[in-house]
Amino acid sequence: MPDPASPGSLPIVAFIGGGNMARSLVGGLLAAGADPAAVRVADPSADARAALASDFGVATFESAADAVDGAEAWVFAVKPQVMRAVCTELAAVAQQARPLVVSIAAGITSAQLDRWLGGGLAVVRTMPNTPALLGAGVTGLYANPRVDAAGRARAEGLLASAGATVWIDDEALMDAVTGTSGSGPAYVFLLAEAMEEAAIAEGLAADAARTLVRHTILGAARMLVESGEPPTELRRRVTSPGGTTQAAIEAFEAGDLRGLVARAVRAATRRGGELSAAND
Ligand SMILES: NC(=O)C1=CN([C@@H]2O[C@H](COP(=O)(O)OP(=O)(O)OC[C@H]3O[C@@H](n4cnc5c(N)ncnc54)[C@H](OP(=O)(O)O)[C@@H]3O)[C@@H](O)[C@H]2O)C=CC1
Ligand SMILES: O=C(O)[C@@H]1CCC=N1
Repeated sequence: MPDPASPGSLPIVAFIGGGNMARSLVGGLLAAGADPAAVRVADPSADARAALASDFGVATFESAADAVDGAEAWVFAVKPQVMRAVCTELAAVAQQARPLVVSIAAGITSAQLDRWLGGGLAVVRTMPNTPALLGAGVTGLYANPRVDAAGRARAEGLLASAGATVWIDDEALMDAVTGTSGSGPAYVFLLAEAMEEAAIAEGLAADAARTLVRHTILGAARMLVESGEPPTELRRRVTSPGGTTQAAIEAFEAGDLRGLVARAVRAATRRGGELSAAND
C-alpha cells in the first residue's frame, strides 16, 4: 500500500500554470524523490515548458485539459486574475474526473474554485512561499469539508517537500497566512535592502555590506528555527544594557516598527480579500 504522504508514491499530479511558484514546488517534489513521470505541467509559454522539461524531466503541455487527463491531483498555480477562466474551462472534465483540487492562489477561496469547477469537489486551498525553491518554505493549508484524510495526506505530501506545513481550520484566516508567510519573504528582503543601504551610508563598502547583512539574516533565521527559543529572548541576549543594540532597538520602537509591520500585514491580508472579490 503506497504511503500517500510520501512524494515518491504520489499519484499523477498536474500543475496548471508553470510559473515561479510551480517551478519551486515541482523542484521541491522531485528533490524529495517524486518520480518525474508522475508530474505534469501545463503552461501557455513554449519557453517555460521547454525549461521545465529540461530542468526537471517532467511532461509539459500547452493545454491544461491535456495535462490533467488521468491526473488525480490538480494543482492550480495560475494568477488569481485568470483562475476563474482556467477553472471554468476545466469544469466538465473536473466533474467527470473528481480530482483532488489544490490551489496556491492568493485570495481565491475554496468555494470559488469549487463553484467554477462545477461543484461538489474536494478542494485544498494552500499558500506556500518562494523559499520552497530550497525546500525551506512554509505552506498554510485549508481543506474544504469534502477532503478526506487521504486527500489531506496527499495535499500535504505535495507541499511538504517545499518545507514546513501548517493546517488552518478557518478558511477566513488564509488571507492572514498570505499576509504573513506568503508575502513574508519580501518583507525580509526589504529589510535586507534597508540594512545594506544603511551600512553603505555608514561608510562600508557595498560588497562588505552585502556579506554582513546576508549572513546576519541567515544566522538570525537559523537561530530562530533551530533554537526554538522565542525571538524576544534571542533579542535580549544580543542587547547589552546601555549598549549598541539597545540604541538601535530604541530607534526602531520610536519609529513604531511594530505598528508599521502590523499595517503592512493588514494591507496584504486585505488585498487577498480584494483579489477574491475582484476576480469572482
Ligand atoms: N510568487 C509568490 O511568492 C507566490 C505566489 N503564489 C500564488 O501562485 C500563483 C502563481 O504565481 P507565480 O508563480 O508567482 O506567477 P507566474 O506568473 O510566475 O506563474 C503563473 C503561470 O501560469 C501561466 N498561465 C496563465 N494562464 C494559464 C493557463 N490557462 N493554463 C496554464 N497556465 C497558465 C502563466 O503563463 P503566462 O505568464 O504566459 O501568462 C505563468 O507562467 C498565484 O496565484 C499567486 O497568488 C502563492 C504563494 C507565493
Ligand atoms: O504577491 C502576491 O500576490 C503573491 C501571493 C503571495 C506572494 N506573492
